[in-house]
Amino acid sequence: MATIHRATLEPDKVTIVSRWIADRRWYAGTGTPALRQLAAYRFDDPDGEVGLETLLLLDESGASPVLYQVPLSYRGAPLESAPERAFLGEMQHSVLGTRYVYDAAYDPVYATELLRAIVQGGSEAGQVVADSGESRPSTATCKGSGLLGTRPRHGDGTQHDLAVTSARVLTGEQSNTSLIANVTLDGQELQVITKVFRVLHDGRNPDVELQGSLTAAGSTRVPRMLGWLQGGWTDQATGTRHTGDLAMAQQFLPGVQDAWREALRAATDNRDFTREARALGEATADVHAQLAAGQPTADADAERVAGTIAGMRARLEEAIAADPSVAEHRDAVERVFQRLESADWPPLQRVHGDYHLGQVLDAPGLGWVLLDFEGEPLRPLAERAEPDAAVRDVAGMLRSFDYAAGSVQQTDGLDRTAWARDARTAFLEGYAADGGLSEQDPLLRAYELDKALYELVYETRHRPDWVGIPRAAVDRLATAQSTGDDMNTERPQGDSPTTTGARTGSTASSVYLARGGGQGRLAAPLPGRAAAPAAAPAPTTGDERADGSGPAPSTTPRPTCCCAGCTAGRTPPRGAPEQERSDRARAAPARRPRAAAPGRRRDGRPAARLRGHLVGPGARRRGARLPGRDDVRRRRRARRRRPLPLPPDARRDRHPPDR
Ligand SMILES: Nc1ncnc2c1ncn2[C@@H]1O[C@H](COP(=O)(O)OP(=O)(O)O)[C@@H](O)[C@H]1O
Ligand SMILES: O=P(O)(O)O[C@H]1O[C@H](CO)[C@@H](O[C@H]2O[C@H](CO)[C@@H](O)[C@H](O)[C@H]2O)[C@H](O)[C@H]1O
Repeated sequence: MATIHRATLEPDKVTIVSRWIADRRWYAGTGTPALRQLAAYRFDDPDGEVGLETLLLLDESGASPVLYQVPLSYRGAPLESAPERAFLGEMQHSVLGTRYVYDAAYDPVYATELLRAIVQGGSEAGQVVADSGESRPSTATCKGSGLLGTRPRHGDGTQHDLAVTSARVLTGEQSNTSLIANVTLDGQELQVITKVFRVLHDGRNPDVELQGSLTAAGSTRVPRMLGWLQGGWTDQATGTRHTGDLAMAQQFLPGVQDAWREALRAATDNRDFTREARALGEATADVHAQLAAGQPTADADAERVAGTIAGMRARLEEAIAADPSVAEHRDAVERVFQRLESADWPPLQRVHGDYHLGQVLDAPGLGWVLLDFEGEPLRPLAERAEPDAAVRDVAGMLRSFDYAAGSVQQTDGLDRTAWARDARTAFLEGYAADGGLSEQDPLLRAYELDKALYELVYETRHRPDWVGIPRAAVDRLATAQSTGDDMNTERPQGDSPTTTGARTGSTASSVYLARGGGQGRLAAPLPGRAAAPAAAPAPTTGDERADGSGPAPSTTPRPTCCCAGCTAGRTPPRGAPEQERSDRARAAPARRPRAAAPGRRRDGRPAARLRGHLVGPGARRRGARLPGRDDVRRRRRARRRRPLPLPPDARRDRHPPDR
């Protein structure tokens, strides 16, 4: 039971969050936040010392409102282990005195209580007002799923035993916030990653839904899901009740590399990547077969095909708005999309939806393991949850090989056109072992072009330094479409865009060179000499540090106390250092393995073997980080950062009473 006080707060919570949120990696807005609190829920600190409150805040500063989940922890003394960016500021509480407000992701007490709610099927804390003893209903609710795949033990009066021995936050290019914890669960030691969704949507989050169903079906192509937390809240302004996923927990695979890092190293060294790419194609086909078997499918009827084409056309218009020069390709792109009307569509199915090299891990003993089924962040959630052509994912991964080459071109001036071509070919061979999917496939062509257009918009918004990579791809793909060129073909520098170059060998040319110059475009290398990087790589922020997981103190259950402000005898927990996450690709769209029988590949081989998940020792190693969305945003925000003026009535918050 959380004890709340009738108190005044200065500044109030929304103000304190408003001053801090704009610089968060996961904040999607670009201007001054305009936050409105929709609801909140709390967890209990068993020690009764730390206030744990999660605010659901609607940001109405942009064209469409975005709902954020902001867990806060309120402490009576500074949390020494928290990094500066996790500190939101001090709040004067008229009953409890100074409260130190933190991003709760960095508070080990929150990490423990969140995970406990997930695996034990817990709910939000009840609330009681201190002076009257009256109970106060929570404006938001939450409910954990319980540990997936095990029978809840509620019946016999026992719970899954959970002790969190240390927790840390994963940092880097993340759309959400992930906490990595060393836990003992029912006597077994393991590492768990708990992802707190930052942007909330009404409805199931595909990440939870798909990884949950893959785990339940015994797939080893995703880390084992442990459970999730669902929430309910009401928009008081409209009276509408919403439910959505708040967080999910899964087994953390330590010491693994993601495919983006591996591919980037291989591309830099011009090392063959075809074996890995082929295996990645096979893994992708496995997951598509598993999703087709476990989730609803739909016929690609005229209405759905028309809807898909309409979505692609809308994307084209967005890309033109982001870069008006794309308009020169409008007719060519339109022809590619039109061919979809008469194409041979497979049944539609659930797909990954944002598939790229940064979304797959090379797990020892498991092979390629897929992550982050949330779909493209720029697409509405309802659209992402629709059955789609599996070729969307294939196209996404093809683009990602192109990105790896483009990135090497951009940072080192090295032409890796041939490297990307070979990797793409091998990936397709692995995916369609019967050779049944070629780059000429009308669906694949359209989806790849669509993805490149998406990337152009994405990079314009988030990483302008990278925009030359998709821009060059749109040029190339659109032109290849109109001339019937092989899209895998490199084009010697200086040739007209319609000239097809040799398919082998590396030249000073590169298909990754965007036309023209200008900000964000790739510099063309001078013949025989490496190009200066168009954008200096951001300083390396370090790997996910092997020593970065200093243990937090034991957070074993403590006696419940209603005195929320009491700090007596309590040493602030230490630990929770952060991890560095790789700069990831966030990509898109694939093709459904044709008529694969459930559990079988299209060539009739078994789709996936059931294997136990291994958790090996050791820390993950990471290479130098590339300039990412973080860097671009940091620069952008540094330019516009200024203190937010406090509205006169924001100085005091009489409602609601608080701990
Ligand atoms: N189960 C896991 N085991 C190991 N690393 C993981 C796991 N889940 C996520 N990661 C790491 O965290 C990163 C972010 O995860 P992701 O699910 O893509 O988060 P987001 O939705 O915030 O982008 C991944 O790129 C990967 O490096
Ligand atoms: O991972 P997310 O779901 O957030 O995906 C978004 O961000 C990606 C970048 O982090 C972006 O991916 C693009 O860049 C990658 C290299 O960083 C590259 O490998 C991908 O192919 C490319 O699409 C993704 O598109 C976006 O949705």
